[in-house]
Amino acid sequence: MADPIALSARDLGYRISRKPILQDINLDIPAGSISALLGPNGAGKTTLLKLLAGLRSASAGVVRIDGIAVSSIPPAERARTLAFVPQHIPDGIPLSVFEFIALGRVPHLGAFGRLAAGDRDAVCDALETVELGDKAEVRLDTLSGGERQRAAIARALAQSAPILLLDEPTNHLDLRHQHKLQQLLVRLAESGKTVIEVLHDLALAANYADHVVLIDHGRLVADGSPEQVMREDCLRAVYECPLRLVRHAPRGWHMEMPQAA
Ligand SMILES: Nc1ncnc2c1ncn2[C@@H]1O[C@H](COP(=O)(O)OP(=O)(O)OP(=O)(O)O)[C@@H](O)[C@H]1O
Repeated sequence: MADPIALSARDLGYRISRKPILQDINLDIPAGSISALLGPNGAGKTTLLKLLAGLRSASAGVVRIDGIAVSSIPPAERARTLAFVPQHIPDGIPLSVFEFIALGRVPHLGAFGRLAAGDRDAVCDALETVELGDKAEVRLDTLSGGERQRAAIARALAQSAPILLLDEPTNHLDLRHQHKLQQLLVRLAESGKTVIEVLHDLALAANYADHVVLIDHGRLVADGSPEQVMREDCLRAVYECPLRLVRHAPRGWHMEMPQAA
């Protein structure tokens, strides 16, 4: 039986002014798995992630969740369905780390907008998961780049949405936290959540993703399992560099970049 589909894009296109940013994207994101969006700078990964999340309106085509156009889902319901982790959290947010992560609970709050015990528990669990329990009361602004990125991930976890979209979630993280995050995403996918993440680290994608989506110049080059998509010839053409992808075991890939002669 085919894998159930969480999200589908059909004939998706996006233009800014008259410039095409994404064209003719047809894609099924399998449910309960990790999909990695890959491609060089400017390929259109963030744009595609935002379209899948319903944060941007397509110029052409449609994104559907369970057959329903994501653009037609009311914002609160959409926020209970999809949690989005942006690439950057801006400076100047006048909140403590706890208050910031508690924003993830907003779509679940009742008429008076107060956190119930269950909401507080969800925030505390998310804080502990990203190892920021000791920073709960400090201002978000005072966190380091990697800590702030973990706070943004915690906010999305607190949102308890079945679909989690993350834009370069490891770009500020140290090596241990990069792998810890990927292991967390694997556990979330095993528990039934659908994870879609933009990654630049091809080895992380090969080691942890179930499904890889390769984008170049606003078009879908290939999608499928890492074994199907992450072939050296294809990656070299897209990334325009003589990379080598070395595989030691079923889940033991690393990248090598030969020095220029
Ligand atoms: N507001 C904008 N105005 C004009 N062009 C834009 C705008 N936002 C994005 N673009 C262009 O759209 C293209 C795709 O951008 P996008 O951020 O989706 O790429 P990306 O693959 O995520 O890149 P990166 O890996 O560098 O983050 C780029 O060429 C970018 O310059």
